[in-house]
Amino acid sequence: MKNLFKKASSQLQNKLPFVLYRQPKSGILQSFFMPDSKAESTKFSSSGFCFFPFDNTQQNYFFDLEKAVYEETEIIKNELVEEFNKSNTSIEENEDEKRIYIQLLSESIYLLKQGEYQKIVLSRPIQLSLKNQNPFETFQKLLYVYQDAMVYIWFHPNEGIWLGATPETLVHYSQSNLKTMALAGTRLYEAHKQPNWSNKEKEEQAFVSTYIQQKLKKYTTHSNLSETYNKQAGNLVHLNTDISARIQQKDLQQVILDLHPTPAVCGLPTEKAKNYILENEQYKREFYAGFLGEINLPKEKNRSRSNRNQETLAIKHRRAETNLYVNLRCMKIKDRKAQLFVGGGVTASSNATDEWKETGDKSQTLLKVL
Ligand SMILES: C=C(O[C@H]1C=CC=C(C(=O)O)[C@@H]1O)C(=O)O
Repeated sequence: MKNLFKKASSQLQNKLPFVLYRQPKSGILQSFFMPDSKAESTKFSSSGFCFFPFDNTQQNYFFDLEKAVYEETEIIKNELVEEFNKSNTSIEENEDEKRIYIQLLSESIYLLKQGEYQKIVLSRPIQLSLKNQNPFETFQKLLYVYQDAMVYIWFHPNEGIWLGATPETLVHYSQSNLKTMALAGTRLYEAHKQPNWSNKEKEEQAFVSTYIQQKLKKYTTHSNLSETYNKQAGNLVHLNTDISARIQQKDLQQVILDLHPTPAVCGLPTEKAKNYILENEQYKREFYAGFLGEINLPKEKNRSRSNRNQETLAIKHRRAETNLYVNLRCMKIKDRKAQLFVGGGVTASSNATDEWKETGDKSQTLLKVL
């Protein structure tokens, strides 16, 4: 593992693109190292790693497996990081930022009450100066703390370093089986205590479920929904419904582009909420609330334990999988400054101060490791 981080550090120094990532509950660190810094857009017919912005009309990136050096490395947990203080980190509230965000929330709630929108997901950036922190150390801490999340560090010289630990799947696809999720509603996690979800939270999550089912109807006659359950994500808990359906490979690209952005990160009606967000949020989301992950990546079937002894495993071309995640609980690092991105779903029954507080709670996911 140490060699992998050394390699990634020198890739970063040489300003060459790369990504290291670990999928939820996996013990394997996957990596793509690119030989040059060309900015290529995603080819859904190829295999590789994609990185999409919230606003799909903007540049997306694709690390093509054919051109990349791809490696899988076993994670040795006690090599990850020495103990560190995992307690909550408080940052001083910036009164101006708070006032401006609360104003935007209040205006949006007004429009929602008028019935112009059903839901709008608003967000804000949080800027921090970093105390000489090595981004790979931050990444290792994320790996250590968030075993159930998709944890990644991605770099392209055009965009800087992005890091995240997202709990949300956009699409898992393998052999005609598509899995996705409707995740929304947020409370602070309290051990042994069931959150008492309000109607506002139930409604904002139901919007996501209904939207996904409707989108899938174009491609399949039937989709399966799990019970809605509590899904823990670090210090938070969300409402979630797992959704699955049989989808033909030829439709996969269109399904992905139809699902994004779901009302978990955008709102309803989708286009109207998206335009509202782009016009009214006072900053650019860039890749926050976009999606990232593997497209058609060949997977080794029944990889045996004994094969895993070497640090680096060669991949064998067999069945391919697509594993995409919504880019939440993420940050961008540029010039020793970090920008965290946090948001939340707003409906007619929202309260502006509560929504402000929720974004503060969400920022703890990353503040804990900085
Ligand atoms: C938009 C975010 O979270 C989404 C996912 C889960 C719960 C959410 C909520 O309760 O509003 C959001 O829809 C974010 O973390 O920035």
